[in-house]
Order: sequence, then structure tokens, then C-alpha cells
Amino acid sequence: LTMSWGYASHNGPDKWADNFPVANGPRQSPIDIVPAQAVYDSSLKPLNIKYDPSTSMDILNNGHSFQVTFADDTDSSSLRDGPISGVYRLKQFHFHWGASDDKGSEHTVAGAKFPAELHLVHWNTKYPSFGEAASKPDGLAVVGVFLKPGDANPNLQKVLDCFDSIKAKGKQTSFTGFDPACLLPASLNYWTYDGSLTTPPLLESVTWIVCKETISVSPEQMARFRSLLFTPEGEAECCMVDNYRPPQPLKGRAVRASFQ
Ligand SMILES: NS(=O)(=O)c1ccc(NC(=S)OCCc2ccsc2)cc1
Ligand SMILES: [Zn+2]
Repeated sequence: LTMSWGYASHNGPDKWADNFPVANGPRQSPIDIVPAQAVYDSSLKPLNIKYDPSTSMDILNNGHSFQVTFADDTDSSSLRDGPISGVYRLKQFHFHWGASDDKGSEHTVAGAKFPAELHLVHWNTKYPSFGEAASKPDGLAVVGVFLKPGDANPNLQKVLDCFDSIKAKGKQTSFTGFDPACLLPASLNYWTYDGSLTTPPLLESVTWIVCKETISVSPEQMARFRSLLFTPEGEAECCMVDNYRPPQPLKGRAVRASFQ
């Protein structure tokens, strides 16, 4: 059996290049965003995000994170404008987080780490499917939002409340009527750059859109994230924590800001 990738020392980010050589490619993600070096681009449009709660379908522990999956057979939940052209459909959102509040985000801001990071994954409808889009340089757009320790986030709580049904790898339960727009910060000012998936297959097809403003998460809510398991039922339990890839070399890429 081929060894499956993960976040442990034997199969984690430092080993991914063995099976996925693009790990050392020219446009890998995440990166450290240095605000002072980001270039304000007045031609960048505001993000145009329209999500339809009726497209949310289910929530799954996939052994790397948990994800909420959306029906993407119509444009009813999609992303337009910002740095992209055309219509990108929402496929899923998921998170990355740490074992403690001093780490967990994938992108960092002038070296600062956040306890967690939300990713809303969209694919370009000029291609027939996510799978097709995932191999194209303009195929995907991921909106990233940092979670900052503070007050409990009531919108996040709706997601955390179903964790008892998806504790182990492979567990899934229906999750309908959820509007992920409620997880976005008030301001949609963003940084943007050309990057990749941050997990294998690490495809270099992502236009990254990272929000400057954070959303809040309480210590109790972070504890709920850390109660999930990497492992399936019946195996020795391994807490799902530190499921983040560290920042990768910028290799000359420009990071643009939608704000001054
Ligand atoms: N962390 S991330 O947002 O960069 C991110 C997003 C999606 C994925 N992968 C997904 S949704 O894979 C679905 C299966 C697939 C099909 C073609 S390539 C992968 C991996 C990482
Ligand atoms: Zn992610």
C-alpha cells in the first residue's frame, strides 16, 4: 500500500516532495504575507461573494481536516470579481489548526501565526469540474480567513455542534441550510497571490485571496477543533491538530493588496 500523506514526522510536509515533486515548485502555498511588501493594486475589484444556504450538503472528517461540501452543479454559491475573471463555484470549506493557540494557520502575517485558518474552495466554471479545474493555472480560487482568539463565534458554533457525529476519520453527516458567508469578516479587504493547494496533490492552480480582517474563536471552540481525530474508529486515537503546512518560498511572486 502506498503510504498516505499526513502531518506526522514520517508522512508530513517535509516528506511530501517524495511523492509530489511539485512540493518544491515555483508557486507553492502557503506563504508568509509581509504587509509592508504587498503592492496596493487599485485595479483589484471588491470580492463579490454570493452563497445559497440550500447548497450546503454534508460535513465530513476526511482524516486531514473536516470539510463542509456544497452542491456545485449550479452557480448559486459562487465567487466573482476580486482578482479573478469569470465565475468560480464554491465546492467546500475546511480549516487548519494547531495543538495550541500559538500555531495552526497556514499563511502567516509578518511571521505571525493564528490558531486556525478557514479555506473556502472555489473552482473556475470555464472548466467542466473541480477535478478538471484543479490542474489549470487559473482553475481554483481559495478565500482564506484567519481565526483570532477572542469571544465565542456563534456562526462557527453551528459547525462545531456536529463534531460528535464526525469525530473519527471517514465519518460524515448531513449539514444543510448553512450559509458560509456568516463566517466571513465584516471587511473583505484582501491580499492576493498565485499559489497552490496546501495539501497533496499541491497543484499550482490556486489564486489565493487572504482576508486581512480576522474572525473570532473562543478557547472552548478551539478545544472542540482539537477533539477531532485523524484516525478512524477502532484505531488508536490520534487528535487532529497541527494539520497545517508551514510557509513556502515566495520565489519572486508579487503579493498584491486590495487596500491601501
Ligand atoms: N488547503 S487548500 O485550500 O489549499 C485545499 C483545497 C482543496 C484540496 N483538495 C480537494 S478539494 O481535492 C478534491 C479531490 C481532488 C480532485 C482533483 S485534485 C484533488 C486540497 C487543499
Ligand atoms: Zn486548506
